[in-house]
Amino acid sequence: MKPTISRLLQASRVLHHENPLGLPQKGTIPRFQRGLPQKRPIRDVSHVIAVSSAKGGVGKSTVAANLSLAFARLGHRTGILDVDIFGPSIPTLFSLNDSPRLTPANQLIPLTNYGVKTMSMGYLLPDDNSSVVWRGPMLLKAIQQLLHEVDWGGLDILVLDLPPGTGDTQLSIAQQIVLDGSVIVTTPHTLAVKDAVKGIDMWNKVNVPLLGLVQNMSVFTCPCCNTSTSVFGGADKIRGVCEEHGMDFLGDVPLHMNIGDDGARGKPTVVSEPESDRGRAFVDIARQVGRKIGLSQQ
Ligand SMILES: Nc1ncnc2c1ncn2[C@@H]1O[C@H](COP(=O)(O)OP(=O)(O)OP(=O)(O)O)[C@@H](O)[C@H]1O
Repeated sequence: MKPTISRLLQASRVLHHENPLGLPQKGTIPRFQRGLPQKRPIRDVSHVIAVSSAKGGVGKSTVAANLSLAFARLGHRTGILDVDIFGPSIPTLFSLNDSPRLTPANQLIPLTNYGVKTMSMGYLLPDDNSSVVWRGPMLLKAIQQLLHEVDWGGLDILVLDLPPGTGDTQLSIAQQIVLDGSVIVTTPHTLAVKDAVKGIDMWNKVNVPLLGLVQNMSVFTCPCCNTSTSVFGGADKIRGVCEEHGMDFLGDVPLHMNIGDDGARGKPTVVSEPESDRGRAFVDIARQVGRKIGLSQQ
């Protein structure tokens, strides 16, 4: 049945005027918090950041993995939690696929590689090709367990690798844990930037601080002729978004074949080629984020 204009108008009134997220109003319990667990810190973890973007495929997992490895390289006890239940990438990026063991208290024990503790839905699936086909409530239950039923054993920082979008996962994370802030990843392509702005709006709506924006896959430098090309358009757009939203521009990660290859073979750039320009770009972004959230300098 086609929606009538009056139905559409009604729907748009709900979207624009009736506080559809149930955001806090004076003297009320926000709708999105009713019946949900209370917000509480992740046990034994000092700082938590989310790496996000509303757009898929812009490099969130690549940036999240390399940031976590950069934090470890800077001497911090680091973990990464893959909260992308339907498309986990951390097992491949860290070259890990064992089933995690449980503590006597039934907490999942993270798998470690390159000095970073990791946890992912991918470790709990029967094999690499298995998909997760769940409705919302199952998803929310899994996220709650990943957030609160992992024995991290003491971390200075936990990096969350988020799925694309501004939906169930992002909202339930914002409701359930205390986040130091979110790092937004985007390419300079107009479609990605539009979605990045939606992501910024979402974090503002749920009162999570924005730590800054990482521009990924902006410039490709030809290895044969050394010509640099802005593959997805000029970088000015991103700086404009940062200015408009009062956010810091955290850094620029080039489009480079090795970054993709390093990830595919399970040895991300910060481990494979830490002294390359791209390796240093990730470490520099980690330093800035660390400073912003008060991670003690090593
Ligand atoms: N700077 C880069 N240079 C070259 N390839 C890159 C770069 N960043 C990411 N990639 C590649 O782009 C693809 C998408 O990256 P990635 O999986 O990290 O994105 P994502 O945003 O996490 O995706 P999804 O939305 O599906 O979770 C991967 O093949 C990755 O290796």
